[in-house]
This record gives sequence, structure tokens and C-alpha cells, in this order.
Amino acid sequence: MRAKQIPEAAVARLAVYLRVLSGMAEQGATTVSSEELSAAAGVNSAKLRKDLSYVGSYGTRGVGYEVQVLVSQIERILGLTRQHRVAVVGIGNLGHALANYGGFPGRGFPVEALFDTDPDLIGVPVGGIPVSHLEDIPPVCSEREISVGIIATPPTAAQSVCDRLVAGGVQCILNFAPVVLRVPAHVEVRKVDLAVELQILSFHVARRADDALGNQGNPGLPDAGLPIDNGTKGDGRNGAGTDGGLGMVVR
Ligand SMILES: NC(=O)c1ccc[n+]([C@@H]2O[C@H](COP(=O)([O-])OP(=O)(O)OC[C@H]3O[C@@H](n4cnc5c(N)ncnc54)[C@H](O)[C@@H]3O)[C@@H](O)[C@H]2O)c1
Repeated sequence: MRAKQIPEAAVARLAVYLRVLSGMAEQGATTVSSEELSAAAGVNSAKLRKDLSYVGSYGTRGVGYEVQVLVSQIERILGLTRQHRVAVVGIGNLGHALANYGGFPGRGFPVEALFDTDPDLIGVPVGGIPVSHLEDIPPVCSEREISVGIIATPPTAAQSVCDRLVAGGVQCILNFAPVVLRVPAHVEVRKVDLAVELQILSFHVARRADDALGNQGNPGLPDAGLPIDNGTKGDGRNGAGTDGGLGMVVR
């Protein structure tokens, strides 16, 4: 199956399986049953088998899946066979945490550039990387071949930051600012909103309470298994769409 035909929710779960499988490989596991993997990932085994069929992996009866083979298959489908260099813009509370987080490089996302406007921060190393000024985003991103930009600025600054990242050749943007970004069609945006995740959790708690009272709950609401909100290209989900004339996608 081609990567673009895999449902968004399954893509998010594949990333979770990859994290779990990498941990198993580190512990020396060579094979894993679908039951073990589904328990470790917190996904039911029928859904897991369906997800793994998207990457062409069906396992062997009585043996399960070869861990390294499955890791390679998921990495290939997620485009993780090469590194994606990351820039973080806005080195405040969140930006500091992201810049200092040691877990990105090992997952193929080394942080290579930091930007802010605060004169007290410019030139100061955070997580070993000196903070550059906002104005330098295009040349620095282009020179360091940054492909992922993380926006952790106040919402009022996010669009102009986004425009600079795009001018620097960045193709993927992870946006923490509570604002909808306008980007050219070739740029992919994902929006992270932890409040939405909390609201989804709240929904599931409320549904359980409903079920306990013998009601059916609300079956039409989304799977809470997604770590982040999506912003897919102009498909009408999540408020995404095109502006029709400018070739821009609003996410
Ligand atoms: N999505 C979520 O779940 C979530 C969670 C926490 C925070 N946020 C959002 O993340 C953003 C950052 O939050 P924070 O608590 O780190 O804020 P903060 O005020 O601590 O940091 C913001 C940083 O952005 C810098 N900045 C301001 N204008 C800039 C510009 N034009 N270019 C570059 N840098 C600029 C500031 O100097 C500051 O260092 C906010 O928009 C906040 O709403 C989102």
C-alpha cells in the first residue's frame, strides 16, 4: 500500500508501535507476538494487525513478527530512513524544553538550529546550540538543510515565523501556537494542542460514566489514540481547506 493511502490515525499508531518495538529491540527481543505488541502499545490486537498490514507485515502464525524487520518496515513507511533536521523557533518555556529534550536525535530528528527575538537569548546556547535571531531563519535553515520547523512563539508571531521557515526551505511545521497557519501546498503542518487531548480524555471519561449508567454514549466521536491533532491537506477534516486562489492551504 502507498503511504498516502494509510489512514491518519493508523499513521499515529505506527509511530507508537515503532517506539515500543525500538524499546523491545534494545532489550534484545528478536520476535514479538501481536498480543505482546498490542498490550505494550495499548491497542487492541485486531486493530494492530490491520495497521501492520498497511506496512506489508502479516507475521507468522505461532511466531509473530520479527522485531527488526517490522522496525525497518515502519521506518520506511514513516519516511524515517533518513534524518530530518529540526529548528525550534521561540525559546521560551516550551522552546527550552524542546531544545533540551534528548529524545529527538535518536528518533531521527536532531535539533540543529534555535531562533528567538529576545536580545538576552541571542547567542546563548540552549541544549548546546546557540540561539540565532528570527531574521536569520531563511539563510540558516537553508544552509543547515533544516526540514522541520517547530513553532513555540506567541500566536501573534506564528504566521510570520512560519513564512520565514517556508522561505528557508522548511517543508514540515509542527505548530504549538494556538493559531491556524497559511502555508503553500507543498508544506505539511501539524498542530499540537494538549488542551484538545485533555478534552478527548474528558470525553472518554464521560462516555465511561454514561456506559456505566447503561447509556450508549456517543459513538461518533474520535479515537483518542492520537498523540497530536492533525492538520491534513485540504480534506475538510479538522477545519483544513484551501483558499482556492492563492495555492495556500489553511491549517
Ligand atoms: N499546544 C500546546 O499544547 C501548548 C502548550 C504550551 C504552550 N503552547 C503555546 O506555545 C507557545 C509558547 O509558549 P511558552 O509558554 O513557551 O511561551 P513563552 O512566552 O515562555 O516563550 C515564547 C518565546 O517566543 C519568543 N518570541 C516572541 N516573538 C517571537 C518571534 N517573532 N520570533 C521568534 N521568537 C519569538 C519570546 O522571546 C519567547 O522566548 C505559545 O503560543 C503557547 O500558547 C502550546
